[in-house]
Amino acid sequence: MKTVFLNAVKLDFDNKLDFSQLAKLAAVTKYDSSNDQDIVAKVQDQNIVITKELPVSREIILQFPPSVKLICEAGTGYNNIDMAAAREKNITVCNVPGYSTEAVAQLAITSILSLSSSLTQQQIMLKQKNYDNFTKHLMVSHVELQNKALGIIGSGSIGRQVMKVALALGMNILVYNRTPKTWESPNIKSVTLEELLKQSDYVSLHCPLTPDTRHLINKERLSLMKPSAYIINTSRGALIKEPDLIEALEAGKIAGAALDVQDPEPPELNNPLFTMNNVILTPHIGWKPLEARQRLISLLAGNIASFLDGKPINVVS
Ligand SMILES: NC(=O)C1=CN([C@@H]2O[C@H](COP(=O)(O)OP(=O)(O)OC[C@H]3O[C@@H](n4cnc5c(N)ncnc54)[C@H](OP(=O)(O)O)[C@@H]3O)[C@@H](O)[C@H]2O)C=CC1
Ligand SMILES: O=C(O)C(=O)CO
Repeated sequence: MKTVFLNAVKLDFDNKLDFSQLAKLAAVTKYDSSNDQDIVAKVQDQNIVITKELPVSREIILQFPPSVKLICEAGTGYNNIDMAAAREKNITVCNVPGYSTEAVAQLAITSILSLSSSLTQQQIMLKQKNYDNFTKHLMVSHVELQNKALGIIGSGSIGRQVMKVALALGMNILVYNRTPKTWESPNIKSVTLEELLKQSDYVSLHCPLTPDTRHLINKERLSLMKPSAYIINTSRGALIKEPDLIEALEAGKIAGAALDVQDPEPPELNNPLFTMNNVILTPHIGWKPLEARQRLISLLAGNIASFLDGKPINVVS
């Protein structure tokens, strides 16, 4: 099977990954990066196309040759691939669930811990050598997480891992999920989205980006949150209507945010989020630890092996 990886450098930026499991299954041509102008030429005569978060639009997929039978997203979110076009062309699409659950949950928890102690503000103030006014440091917000309410939107693999760690920190969990679930712990409660936003001290987003979830967090919903509450997004930037978030942060309607994902990525350089002391920005790195990336290669190889066996797994279209 001829396989092309359109943007392999995005996954193996440090050249540390072992691709041998994939190489045993297929002849893989790896390109560092690709764009709308060259994707169609690169997939000629190929059977399997691998992409990592690279937009693969309807227009591009409709030009794929009949040889292409499978598109593999080298990640969990697959909102970059036009599913309707893939279906029309009878191309199977699969993703890689679970490879970075611990890593992304770790970043969400890191964000919550950091916001709870205003680590960024303390660092900024200290680096300005503000020690002479020590009271200023003492005045910066610093709270215990124990008994605080954490709202989880999307209780799938990552959301549940965040819940597990947050429970160990003594937090109470409110969950809003598309399919309501029941929970064994008395410290976890399923609620409506509105209840979650009103009652949570921290709101963490863990649902996929779909037509239903685009701009799920907008001006109206932000206005339901407590002025002392924080929002954490490690899922997809467009879950939040970013101008509405910026307005809420500027007006002090919520206390702060930690955003691993933005809309667009990377953000425009003049985006006000860059200059807000109560905002932690990371450049979509939740998935990035080497352990998670190597796990991804194994799972990707599993996807391809199952497809070649005629029993495709992790099919999302
Ligand atoms: N920052 C990073 O580096 C990374 C980010 N991600 C992002 O994290 C997302 C979540 O990953 P993961 O937990 O593994 O995915 P899962 O599929 O395991 O979980 C997603 C959850 O979201 C729920 N959901 C779907 N639609 C809605 C909705 N409209 N309202 C409320 N809940 C909804 C699903 O509900 P149901 O039970 O009904 O299916 C499911 O429980 C990915 O889609 C991706 O965008 C993933 C990896 C790395
Ligand atoms: O796997 C994902 O969904 C990511 O966001 C990282 O590519």
